[in-house]
Amino acid sequence: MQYSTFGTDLLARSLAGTDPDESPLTHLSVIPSRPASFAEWPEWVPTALLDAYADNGIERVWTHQARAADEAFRGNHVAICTGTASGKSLSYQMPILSTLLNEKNSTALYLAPTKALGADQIRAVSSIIAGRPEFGHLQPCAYDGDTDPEIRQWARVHSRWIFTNPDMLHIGILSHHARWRQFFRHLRFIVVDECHHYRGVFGSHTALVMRRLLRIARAAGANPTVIGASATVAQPAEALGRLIGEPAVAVTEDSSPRGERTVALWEPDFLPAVTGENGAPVRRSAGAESARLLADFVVEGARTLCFARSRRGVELTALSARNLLSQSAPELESRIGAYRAGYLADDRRKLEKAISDGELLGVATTNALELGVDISGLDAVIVSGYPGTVASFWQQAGRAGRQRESGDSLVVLVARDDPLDTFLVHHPDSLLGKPVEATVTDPANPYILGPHLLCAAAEKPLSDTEIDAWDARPVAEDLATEGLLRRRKSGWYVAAGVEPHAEIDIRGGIGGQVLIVDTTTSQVLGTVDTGRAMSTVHPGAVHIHQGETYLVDELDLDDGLALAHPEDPDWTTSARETTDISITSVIESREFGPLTVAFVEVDVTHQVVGYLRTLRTGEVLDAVELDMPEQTLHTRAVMYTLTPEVLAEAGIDDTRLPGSLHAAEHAAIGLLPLVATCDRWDIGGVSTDLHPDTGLPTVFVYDGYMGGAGFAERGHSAFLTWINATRDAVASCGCESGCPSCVQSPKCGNGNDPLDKDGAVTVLELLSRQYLAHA
Ligand SMILES: Nc1ncnc2c1ncn2[C@@H]1O[C@H](COP(=O)(O)OP(=O)(O)OP(=O)(O)O)[C@@H](O)[C@H]1O
Repeated sequence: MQYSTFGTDLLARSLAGTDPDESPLTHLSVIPSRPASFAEWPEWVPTALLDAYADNGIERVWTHQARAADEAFRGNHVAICTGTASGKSLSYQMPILSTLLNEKNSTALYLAPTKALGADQIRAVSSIIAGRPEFGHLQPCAYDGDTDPEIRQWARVHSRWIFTNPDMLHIGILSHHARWRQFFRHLRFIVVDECHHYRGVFGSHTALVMRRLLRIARAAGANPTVIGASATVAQPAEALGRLIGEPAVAVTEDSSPRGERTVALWEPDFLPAVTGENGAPVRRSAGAESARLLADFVVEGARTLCFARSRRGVELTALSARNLLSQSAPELESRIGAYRAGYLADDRRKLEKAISDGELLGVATTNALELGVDISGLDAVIVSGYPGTVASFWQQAGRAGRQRESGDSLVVLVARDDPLDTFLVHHPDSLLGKPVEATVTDPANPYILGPHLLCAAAEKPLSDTEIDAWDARPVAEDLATEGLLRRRKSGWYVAAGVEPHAEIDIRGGIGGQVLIVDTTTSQVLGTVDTGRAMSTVHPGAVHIHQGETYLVDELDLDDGLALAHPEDPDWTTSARETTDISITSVIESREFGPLTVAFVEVDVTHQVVGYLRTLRTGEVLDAVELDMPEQTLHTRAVMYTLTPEVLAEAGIDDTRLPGSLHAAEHAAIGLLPLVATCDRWDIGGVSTDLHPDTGLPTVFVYDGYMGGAGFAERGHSAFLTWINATRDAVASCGCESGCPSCVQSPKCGNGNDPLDKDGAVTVLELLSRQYLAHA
């Protein structure tokens, strides 16, 4: 370690006694501190608001806050893209609170992708206006899935500032907009917080919900201004513009003060004398290592959040940290907590408060706390396993160092035993020197646009001008042909009996929830969505809730129940799944000599076939078989086949085939957004050296979205552009044998194995050559 920082001092305890040659630290860097730059408060901010801020410790405004607030106040849609904890909330509160104070009927709508963030922002606004009668009429109120029906009714009438999410806006507000007429009529501002989160299918849905919102507000006589906020969005003005369908400006220069941030990359060591599946050596798990760091930091008095990738990881990390503290510092054991979605709303609020108050010193959490929640006073963040995107990593890192006195912080990324994590901790530039990913949405996608057109027509008949402004004429005509939409002289109406809102799941999930119940007390422990139930609460699964361990006895999908009893075995469980793909119909197929490229309908079937029981040391105890029902996604895929002969001629023999096709498939998924404006998380892939439906080596790239989403179709129509770009990306990547920038995938179900980078280049070149030769 070169010199001492807050972060290195904090790490010292965990590194004590480690031989420097065997140090788990693979990289350490320090992002220096920086002073604030201040501006004058805009002249339109009323004194009452200035006083309220002063009482909350905010005497002066940072330059970017004044600029962003001024843009919004003047009615320009604005994207504020400055670092985490740079006071983006104040930038949007200023114009909203000023306007709502002076124009008593005006209203504002705040949208967050998570309920936790919405709750946090209400708390922030409420504390600013608390005890100030001038703001008494505002009554900021949450309106989401956790809100009681009576409060909902009250909020519609009395609240001037509603905090909700795009899901509720779609299903609970726009669908009943007549009840909200007063609110919409006076709507002045819409905040879209953490707008980088709206990407892929969810982003496209939200983009259409935003268009519907603006349309309904304007029909009611309002002309609201949209304020977008995010610390990690690429091209913010364009991204917000795409999301709302109207031009926006951006404020990106960050003038907030910054503490010194130490970033450490950490690779757990191998465990002596322990073997895993197939006798492979086992590294100390990221969870166990993170729990150790969490306990160490808490002993040092550092308030720490530890992000784990799964709900289970969260529970285990908290449990292990408590176990460690029970020996070394028992008085601190109760200061460790766990936080994740799936807890009941009340429990979540209590936990958020306990973290804010410092009652809890160390908290393991899923990414539910990643977005925006302003918990000041956190000193350290442990990121247990790469969260999948650079944007997520920085969001998680940004939870620490929000205290204004020094703001120094430590961020540790603990690698999982996974090639992608391993690569990143050894190639820090791929993580720390890389810009955040662009958010990709495609609201013109007919599969998404169609259902929203129906909703829009149900909300208020659509005019021809509106249909054209949304570029939706062909989709509208298709819907009319199907009898879902009716064209009359006065506009486009939804057909009688069609109720489109409930048909849309804007997060694209499989839908439905399973309740997890403790059969000994009949207490509901939490929920899990149906799509994930089979892999997490299957019979025999160890389920952990708030550090208490349960064993699942029965999973009843029909009734949406998982029945469990308290038990504390020595092992954890992890499901094993298989994925199959079968072609149900060929929509279009083209032959190019030994190459066939097709657009097909497929059934992708996932099945949980068993689970591993793994001791806490990482040692695999046994594999238990399960007979679980299959889950099938009916979707569409672009696929290609090559003959074994042409592959062999190009040097890809049977032994290299699986790794070459697998690597080519991963890279192609990574590059599909180039031609299909989707997101790699919206698509899936399967590669096989012999597929039963084709009898040939085959690669599929499918829409991970029931009914398809149009992405694969675009891959099919722009096949050559897509494949050439993929080939260039892989061939020009400076790594030796494959990395996350080329053939590794952050969401590979087979642990990125096998992968043959050179083989992938050969396959991709072959595709391009054959395509051109026979076109
Ligand atoms: N001008 C200011 N002077 C002093 N403190 C401020 C100022 N503006 C904001 N703060 C404080 O800075 C902290 C972070 O602000 P805020 O939560 O708005 O950041 P953010 O940019 O929204 O962060 P994130 O990206 O994580 O959501 C808050 O506690 C807030 O009270």
